[in-house]
Amino acid sequence: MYLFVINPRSGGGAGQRSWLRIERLLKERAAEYEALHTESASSAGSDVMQALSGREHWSACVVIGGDGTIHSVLEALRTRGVPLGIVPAGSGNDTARAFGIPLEPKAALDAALGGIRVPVDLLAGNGYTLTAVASGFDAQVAENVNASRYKRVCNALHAGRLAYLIGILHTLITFKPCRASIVCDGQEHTFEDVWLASVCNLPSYGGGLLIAPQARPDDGRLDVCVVYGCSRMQLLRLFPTVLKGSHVSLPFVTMLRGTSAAVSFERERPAIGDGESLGRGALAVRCEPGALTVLAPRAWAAADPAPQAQVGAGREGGA
Ligand SMILES: Nc1ncnc2c1ncn2[C@@H]1O[C@H](COP(=O)(O)OP(=O)(O)OP(=O)(O)O)[C@@H](O)[C@H]1O
Repeated sequence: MYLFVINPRSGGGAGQRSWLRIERLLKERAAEYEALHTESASSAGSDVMQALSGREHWSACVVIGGDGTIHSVLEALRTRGVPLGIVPAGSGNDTARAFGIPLEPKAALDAALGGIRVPVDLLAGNGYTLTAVASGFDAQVAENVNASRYKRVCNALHAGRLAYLIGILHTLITFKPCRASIVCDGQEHTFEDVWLASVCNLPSYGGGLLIAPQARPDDGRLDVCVVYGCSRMQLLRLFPTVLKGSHVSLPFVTMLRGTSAAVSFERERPAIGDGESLGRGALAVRCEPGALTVLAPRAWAAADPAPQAQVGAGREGGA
């Protein structure tokens, strides 16, 4: 029996459109399933927990939505030991990208129903996160965009990405970097003028920004990317390099790797996990190895592991 969790709003309505397609396919295949349309991030966890309590054995819980929707069910799936399948229907879909899950609904359904089971790590701290816990500039962009009027206008014009572009420029003008301390596996690193500190389990977020290109979901470790001590113009020029992951060799970028990371900014900064708000306090994140099972296409396991990129590269702001 499969539980399908559908966020109709994800990807500006793509969740509902994908579900209509998937429902037809499930009926054609005479698959056994239950469908749960979730209303909000805050109630989804308990709704899924309740649905899962209805029977002892589930083959998988298949999420039709984006990274935020997946985030909302992680704790329930971890607690019940139910594998996660994904039919990507968000705007970013970085979780699906990391596991090579196709964007096309039928191919994604094939991976969910007939894929391999991959034990993957979760980031624990302020709940559970699968992609990355990001604090500082990028979390501020998300906060500014979500609170803005231009997001509503852009969404009405079907130009969601434009809202983020405006958000980046708006945040670039108003955001003030400050000192931050990052304790990774017990070792403290202090950086001046920190723009962002991202604790990553998967290589990308924000729709393919390769913030930690060397991150692997199944290596029992987390990767921290710190951007600090650069000008606004340098930060702006960093964005195209993040698309390829080549920012890791820039002198104002440091990568750390370990099993735990605590991030505290001198001034209060927002944080997001899988793109969802985690509030504004200090962050303590640890890697919980193999805490979740993800259903991935067979080809994913056969692919070469990500090359070991440089870690600990770059200049530190005086520990
Ligand atoms: N299970 C859920 N049910 C309903 N709404 C949810 C659920 N989980 C999160 N949400 C809300 O729906 C919004 C959109 O969902 P989601 O993040 O999955 O899609 P997206 O933002 O389009 O894609 P992505 O996160 O991949 O960029 C979230 O930001 C959150 O506010």
